[in-house]
Amino acid sequence: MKFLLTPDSNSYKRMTNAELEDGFTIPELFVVDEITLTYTDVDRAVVSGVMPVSKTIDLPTHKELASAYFCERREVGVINIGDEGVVTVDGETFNMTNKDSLYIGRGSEKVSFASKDGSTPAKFYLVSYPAHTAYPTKLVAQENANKLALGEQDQSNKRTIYQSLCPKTLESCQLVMGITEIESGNVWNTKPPHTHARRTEVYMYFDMPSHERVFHFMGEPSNVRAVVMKPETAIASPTWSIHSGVGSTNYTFIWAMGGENQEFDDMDHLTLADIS
Ligand SMILES: O=C(O)C(=O)C[C@H](O)C(=O)CO
Ligand SMILES: [Zn+2]
Repeated sequence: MKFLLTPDSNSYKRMTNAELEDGFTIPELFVVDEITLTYTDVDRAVVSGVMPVSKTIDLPTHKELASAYFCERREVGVINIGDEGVVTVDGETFNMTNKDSLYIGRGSEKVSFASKDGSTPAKFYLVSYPAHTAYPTKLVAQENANKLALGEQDQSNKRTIYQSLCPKTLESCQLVMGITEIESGNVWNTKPPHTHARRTEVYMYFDMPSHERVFHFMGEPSNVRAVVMKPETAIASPTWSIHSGVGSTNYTFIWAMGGENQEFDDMDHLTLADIS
């Protein structure tokens, strides 16, 4: 388990680009036949990538969780960004194709991940938060997510938000998670930007060629900094930080939130005039 201790809202203003990357990003999520785990201090989110190629991989517990098994007091959101795979939760199997989501409830003792075909592996992206009660484990296929079409072609921000693990599709303690697909010929996410002091958020960018980048803007609205994001890397947004990006091409990203409430629309909206 790695640890991400995010810098505070004053320190980030004086940091070099490398220090910002170290302080806010998770640079390596998917490693062949491994599970990577990063424990963050943004609402105690644990961010993980699982890429099974030649074997089934279990979700392990860790000293920091002080629990007999990972989900003893935690819930987990899983989205598959690779080829077909299978998640097994206490003996029940869930087949997950690309961009399907799975909610795993508190109390699930044994969780494991496998690819259908290791030559075209599944890539499971996980975000977990502490949970106060047990809600049922549930699979939500991408077509069953709540869809929001946002943006305009002439603003370069045409995109579809898939709210897959959210109060409209299931019950969870604090996790709200989904996918945003930027349409071809568009590059901006979360434009205009926002903050939400009631929740923290983690973005994970993917579905773009390895040489392309997303320039992710973070920080207080009056002190915005850019972090250059490679595909399949994640960045944490503390409560005080905007989170918005522009790509060198179109791309997809997964957003996941935890905190005081689960209301997606509870945002403090900004205009670009507020940003400097
Ligand atoms: O493109 C967008 O707009 C988003 O995807 C916004 C995120 O879902 C978000 O930041 C929710 O708080
Ligand atoms: Zn947000």
